[in-house]
Amino acid sequence: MAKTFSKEDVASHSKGDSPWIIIDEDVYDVSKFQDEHPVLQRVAGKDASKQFWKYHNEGILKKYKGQLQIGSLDTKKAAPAPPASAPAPKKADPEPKPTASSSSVTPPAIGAPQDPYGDLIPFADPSWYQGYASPYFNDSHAALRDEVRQWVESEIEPYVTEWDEAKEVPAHIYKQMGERGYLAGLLGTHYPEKHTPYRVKSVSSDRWDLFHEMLLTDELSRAGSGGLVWNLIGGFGIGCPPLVKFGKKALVDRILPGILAGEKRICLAITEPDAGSDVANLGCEAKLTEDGKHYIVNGEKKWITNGIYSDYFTTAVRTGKDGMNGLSVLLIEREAGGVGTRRMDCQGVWSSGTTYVTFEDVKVPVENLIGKANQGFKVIMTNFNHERIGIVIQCVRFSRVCYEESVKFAHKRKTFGKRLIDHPVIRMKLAHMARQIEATYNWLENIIFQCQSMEETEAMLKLGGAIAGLKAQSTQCFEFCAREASQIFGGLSYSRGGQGAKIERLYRDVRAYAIPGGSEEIMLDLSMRQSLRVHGMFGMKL
Ligand code: HEM
Repeated sequence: MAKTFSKEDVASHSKGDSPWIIIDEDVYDVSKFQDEHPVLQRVAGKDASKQFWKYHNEGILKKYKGQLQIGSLDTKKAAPAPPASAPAPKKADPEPKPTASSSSVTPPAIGAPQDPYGDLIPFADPSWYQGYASPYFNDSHAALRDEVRQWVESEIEPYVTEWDEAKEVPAHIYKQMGERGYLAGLLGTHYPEKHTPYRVKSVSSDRWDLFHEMLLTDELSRAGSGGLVWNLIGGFGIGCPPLVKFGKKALVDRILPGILAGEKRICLAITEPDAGSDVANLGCEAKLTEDGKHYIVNGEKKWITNGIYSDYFTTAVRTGKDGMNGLSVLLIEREAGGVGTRRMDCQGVWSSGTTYVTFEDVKVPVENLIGKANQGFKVIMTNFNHERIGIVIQCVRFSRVCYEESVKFAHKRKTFGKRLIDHPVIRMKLAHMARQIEATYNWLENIIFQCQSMEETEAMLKLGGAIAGLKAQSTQCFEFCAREASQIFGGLSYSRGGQGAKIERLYRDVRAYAIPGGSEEIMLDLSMRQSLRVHGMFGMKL
């Protein structure tokens, strides 16, 4: 049983080597912390809840509770049980319950609302989290949401600022992505059971769909760090699908199990110092040897996410003439030799490992060709929809994080005698954030549903334009929300760390979303050109 103390017990620790304080009726021994936090001496022996919540957010308690809490006040009551009639908003359950497979249980009717979940701040979560009906989400999505949120809130979010500053995410977190079955679920295809023994605990693989994939990325993004999300899924999410969809069976069978287990890492190497969104102009060359058994690769790739950690590089190379019909995609293995990687210093996504890659006479077996020779453009294009949708999911959640942090902060910070939330100008900022978030998210849900209802080549053709437009919409929404949140947080989002840490970091991450995967300008133009072309084929009348 947890220890209990009276207020007098705590008061007796107001001086000396072992100061105690009270926060929300829990008792903390802060002696190990007082050297780096001398202000604690002022409140030693007292209830410091009010001061604590003025200067910190929940993340700090989550991070330090385990080390510093020694018990609770004897007056603290156990949390009341929820009323039987109305289900209380749920926080993540420690142990998510597996949902049965579709073969053994009839899922609830389509559109039936799920129990309310999370903090219930309006627009801070998708509406189906807050008790509103949805045609897309069922009990298996609710179970996954719980499972991922629990993991992110306990093992990731409290440490994200530390990791971002160190420009590194601990390797065991990536390994867990494999062991929890998440990497396998992020491929934009059916769940690849054959190549991995790992399964997602709360959803059977026969029920896995694109909405599970979406919500996995969404919940990871709640940690509020593009660097974290790109570290965990940035290379894999765009580098692995081409291997799975277009790689030769022997190659896939050999390397996919290690990748899905989180033991080996893969990235996508397309962009070069001189060619980005205009992929048809890529110059990294691959020459076939005279015996036709190998390609010799020479060239450079720039801004490659996860490159420094990667064992495999899904690489766009020039095997033929200029333009899009001379491109191929090769799976280059680091252990072949001749692959150089160095970390690049960038404005944002610090912990993602943005890399400059050099290939010098790298010998690659022809068996590592992904797709057909000189038809790599199709492989690259097919990949773009999945990549862009991933970017959109992250941008919408990052926008929500900016909004949610702002709503919470606006309820505690006072200026001119009023809380920020009581100033109309602040409510106006929040309203503009919310309307953009909801518009973007609802378009996203519709696109996910369309993707799920179509075969991939059809989706590439029919949805390419809309997805490009949505990508631009989402990055502009994110940029707007990061800016407005920064204005609301003021100086706290100008300095790094502390209460404004997420906002300061996300503000720096914006360009990492607005530029790669097709810049906003190219996306908007493509959205019209592609949609008009496709609808012309459908018989559009002008
Ligand atoms: C368990 C108790 C506490 C812990 C673990 C703790 C931890 C921290 C940490 C890690 C920071 C660095 C900034 C951040 O990451 O948020 C910080 C900042 C700060 N803390 Fe605490 N703290 C505690 C209690 C208190 C109390 C009781 C007070 C006030 C009497 C206080 C006042 C402050 C102030 C003024 C800052 C600087 C805020 C800023 O830069 O805006 N802390 N604290």
